[in-house]
Amino acid sequence: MADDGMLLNFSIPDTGILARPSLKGGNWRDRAAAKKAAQNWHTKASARLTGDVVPKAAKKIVENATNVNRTELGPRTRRISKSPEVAESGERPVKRARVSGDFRPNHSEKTDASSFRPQINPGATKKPEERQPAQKGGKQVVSSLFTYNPSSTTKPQAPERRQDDAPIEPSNAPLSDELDTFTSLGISTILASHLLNKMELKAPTAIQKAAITQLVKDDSDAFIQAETGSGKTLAYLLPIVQRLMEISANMKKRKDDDAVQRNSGLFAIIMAPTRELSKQIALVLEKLLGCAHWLVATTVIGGEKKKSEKARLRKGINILVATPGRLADHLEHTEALDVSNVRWLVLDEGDRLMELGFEQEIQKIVGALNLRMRAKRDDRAKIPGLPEKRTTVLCSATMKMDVERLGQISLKDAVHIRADPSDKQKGEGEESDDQTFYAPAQLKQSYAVIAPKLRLVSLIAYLKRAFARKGSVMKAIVFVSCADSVDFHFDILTSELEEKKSDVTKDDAEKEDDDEKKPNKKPKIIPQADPTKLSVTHAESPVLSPKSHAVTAYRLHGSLQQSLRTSTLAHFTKNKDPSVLIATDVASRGLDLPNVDLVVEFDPAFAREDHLHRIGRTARAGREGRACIFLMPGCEEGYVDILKSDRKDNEAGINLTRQDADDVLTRGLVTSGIATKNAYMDIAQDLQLNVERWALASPARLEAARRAFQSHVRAYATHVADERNYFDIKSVHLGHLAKAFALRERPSGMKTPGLRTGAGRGDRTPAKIRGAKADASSASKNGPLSAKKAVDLDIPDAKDTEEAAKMRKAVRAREKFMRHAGMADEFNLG
Ligand SMILES: Nc1ncnc2c1ncn2[C@@H]1O[C@H](COP(=O)(O)OP(=O)(O)OP(=O)(O)O)[C@@H](O)[C@H]1O
Repeated sequence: MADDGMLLNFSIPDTGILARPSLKGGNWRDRAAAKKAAQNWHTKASARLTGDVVPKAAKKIVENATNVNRTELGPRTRRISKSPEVAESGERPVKRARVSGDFRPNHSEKTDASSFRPQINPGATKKPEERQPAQKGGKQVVSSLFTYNPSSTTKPQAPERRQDDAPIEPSNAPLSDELDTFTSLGISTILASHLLNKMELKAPTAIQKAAITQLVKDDSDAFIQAETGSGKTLAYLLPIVQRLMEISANMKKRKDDDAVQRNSGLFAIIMAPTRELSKQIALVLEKLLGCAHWLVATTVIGGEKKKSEKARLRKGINILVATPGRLADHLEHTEALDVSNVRWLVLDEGDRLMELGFEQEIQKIVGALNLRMRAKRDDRAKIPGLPEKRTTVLCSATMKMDVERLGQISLKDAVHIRADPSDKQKGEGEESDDQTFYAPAQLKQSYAVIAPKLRLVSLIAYLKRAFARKGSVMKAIVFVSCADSVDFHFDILTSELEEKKSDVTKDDAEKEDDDEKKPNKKPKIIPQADPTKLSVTHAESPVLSPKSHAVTAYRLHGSLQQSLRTSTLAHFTKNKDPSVLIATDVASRGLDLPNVDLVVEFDPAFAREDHLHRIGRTARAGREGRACIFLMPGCEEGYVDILKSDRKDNEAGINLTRQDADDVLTRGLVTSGIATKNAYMDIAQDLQLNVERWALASPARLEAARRAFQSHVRAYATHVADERNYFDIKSVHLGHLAKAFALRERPSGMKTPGLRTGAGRGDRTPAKIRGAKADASSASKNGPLSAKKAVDLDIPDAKDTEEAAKMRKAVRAREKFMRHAGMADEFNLG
């Protein structure tokens, strides 16, 4: 918790608002003095709203009796810590009676009368605290949104420099020089005209120019490094298809055979870390092969039926797109898979392949390819023009240590291909830029500094504003930290929240809240879909849809069944109307979702690279795009330095703007009348109350909200070690944060049925979530976590015995690796 010297998550006895501290330990003199002082302190507590100093003796004993290392989420957690000021002065800060359910008043705002708006929260005008019994015997707190919020530590005195109006040259666009054509790079006219006429691709991008030139003429291994949205997929696919078309044409000329056919052999394998990415690559390949229909491609990926994959492999395949786990499985168990003719092996998203711990599988696959290629060397003559050696291509945004390791496993004397020629010209001794990875230059970035309590209403306001005018934003992606949070936010956005009129009077609001607080009054039940049902992955969002048009909300995370994930992405891709996808990092890598105009990082990514991949879902291939990240006031604001390092030219702030909660709420919520100062407050407060009532109206929703909150807190603690100074869970006010999950109860008393303790982020009972038979059997044999991993990490079903055991071992190694590296992976989250 923040070291502000206040008590956090104190479990206060029902007998009164201020409990007497239990005085134990120390010698009798200390105890007697402390008891006396505490009596004094208590009788005057109500009059001490302006503050008092805790007597030294009481402080000493309370400190002795308190274990500062207790975790905040424990049911009876209490913690006393010192703020830096307190530590310096040696005095405890003033204690106040809590007002309006704030667990930890912010001292910087004590004197700010304008920020305290009791008229907004009826509860605050009447009593210092409003509590009512929760459904299961806990306490509820209805607090105002606008009191005791922490203030920004970096609020600029003068308005920050706004974005430069001068257009910025896109860094990932197709080349505009007339000489830069696909044919000039060695691509045949048939293929080039197919690109132009059927795929509307006129000119290559910089990375395509560099990669195609190299790979069509040379059989050397290659390492392709380029930023997001720069067309890396075609950079490796085009040369492969070009070479296969040449081989086929040669065969025809020599009249050895008609041409290459599906049973001529498997010539190329493309490996990608996730199923979504594999399917996407296969889709691009399919379009490309429209001009070479005799070449056949297919995918083998986890989550699909192995039997039908085997049948396709038996019929004959020329190009295979695969996830490593499933490919390794087929290599071992599918006789029909003959890899002796494979001459191109592509490892896409190499850094991710390594992060997910696929090293062993890749080693196994490369070993098998080498072995079978050698064994069949004599048969080579059968396919004229087939290269003698295999070319391995590794694609990655960065050249990190683990990518180097992957290079050692798979590459030999590789050529390093980069888009920017200036990067290649670095002389000896000059600092290499290999480690760095930048956002597209044309991407407009902003950050919103939003206090924890205001996060949910601010997200809604931000999205409302984004979709207010049809055509301004057509597609947006909102990234959150874990699957439970995806489900929670999806449910809110797609529910009919009871919208109250913004001109509701203070008296009305007070009356309604008073009614709600009456112990016997049951909350109104609004029939809604069961939020635990995951079969619905898209629905209209009443709260985001303006009168003129509808906005559709989607959800995506790794706990959804594969078929649902695929159909959800396909639906989102095809949807031509405004839509928003709420997703975990499962959507952050490599996915090419067309026309995404806006990316919102509602929860910051767990590492800078993930952040760059997330924002890279927009501003692709030279198009414009916007990205906004939500940061909480305090140490999270330090993350702005990371945002400033996103751009290559490093002109700090040139494409980076700041917004504050009042900006976001005013623009998003005050849609009619004059936007007077603070006009947004009543509307935001109403919205928050509606959301809280919505959650209270159904036990399933309340449980989902608690689970989302708890999973989010766990996920928060897993930011990479280098960035934990920005994302320090101890500095987060959990009580305030809970409000952004529509919760009125204190985090310390929260119990969530179904949430497994210590099992990682966003975990739930997998059988309940997916209902898949295989998962259930896996869960019973190996525990719920391995069932979840089995589905998400493309490992075979548990019934695949020996292979499954090996894969589970690999999964454990992956988990260990992630833990050691302090990393979060989407599969834990999803
Ligand atoms: N030469 C080109 N001209 C115009 N658009 C292109 C060209 N090449 C690729 N694109 C488009 O650019 C988009 C991004 O391509 P791709 O997915 O291959 O990028 P990427 O570099 O792999 O990105 P990421 O690193 O995010 O995976 C796709 O929509 C693709 O159709």
